[in-house]
Amino acid sequence: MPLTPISLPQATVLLDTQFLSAEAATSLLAELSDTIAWRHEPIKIFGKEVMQPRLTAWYGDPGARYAYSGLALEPLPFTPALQQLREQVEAAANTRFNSVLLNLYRTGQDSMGWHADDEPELGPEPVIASISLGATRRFRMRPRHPDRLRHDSVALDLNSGSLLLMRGTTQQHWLHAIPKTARPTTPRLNLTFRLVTTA
Ligand SMILES: O=C(O)CCC(=O)C(=O)O
Ligand SMILES: [Fe+2]
Repeated sequence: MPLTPISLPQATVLLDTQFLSAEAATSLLAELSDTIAWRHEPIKIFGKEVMQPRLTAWYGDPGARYAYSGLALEPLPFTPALQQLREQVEAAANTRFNSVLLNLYRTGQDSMGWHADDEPELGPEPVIASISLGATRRFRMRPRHPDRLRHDSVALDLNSGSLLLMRGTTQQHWLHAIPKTARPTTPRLNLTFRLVTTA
């Protein structure tokens, strides 16, 4: 399946729902669930520390440091499984990545709030390549400046094995989130490959 453009103003978003075969996605989910050094980190929201509603991990090349919502994350070295996936994703996205942020949504109560991937170390027009494994969860996008860009929020169901690419000015004009769901759901693992400026 090819990467298919999602038509949105001021954004470049492409989705391949069958980037990985179902079998490859299932075995990668099992391998990463067991081998990734998952952490449950606090995050500062309006000066108050709260636990993130998901598990996270950060892997990258040496020096690919990243300050994520007030957390300075020193990356762990790529594992063989992550390195193999990086090469596949780089070929599809036609770009280089030096790091990957992993999120594990254990249940429907795990989530990610509205944000843009706009940290300075990503540069003005970052390419973000997102792989989803496990349960299908709804990915939402909405304009960052609704007074300037009038558009309804958009929902994309990200299935196991899918590749979502965000590039160009997407992060400047749009926010995205993974809302909680009341539907019973098995775990979902998401990987976002990024190119960060190295120290
Ligand atoms: O889990 C997802 O699909 C989104 C993850 C995300 O937005 C991020 O890691 O910045
Ligand atoms: Fe994000």
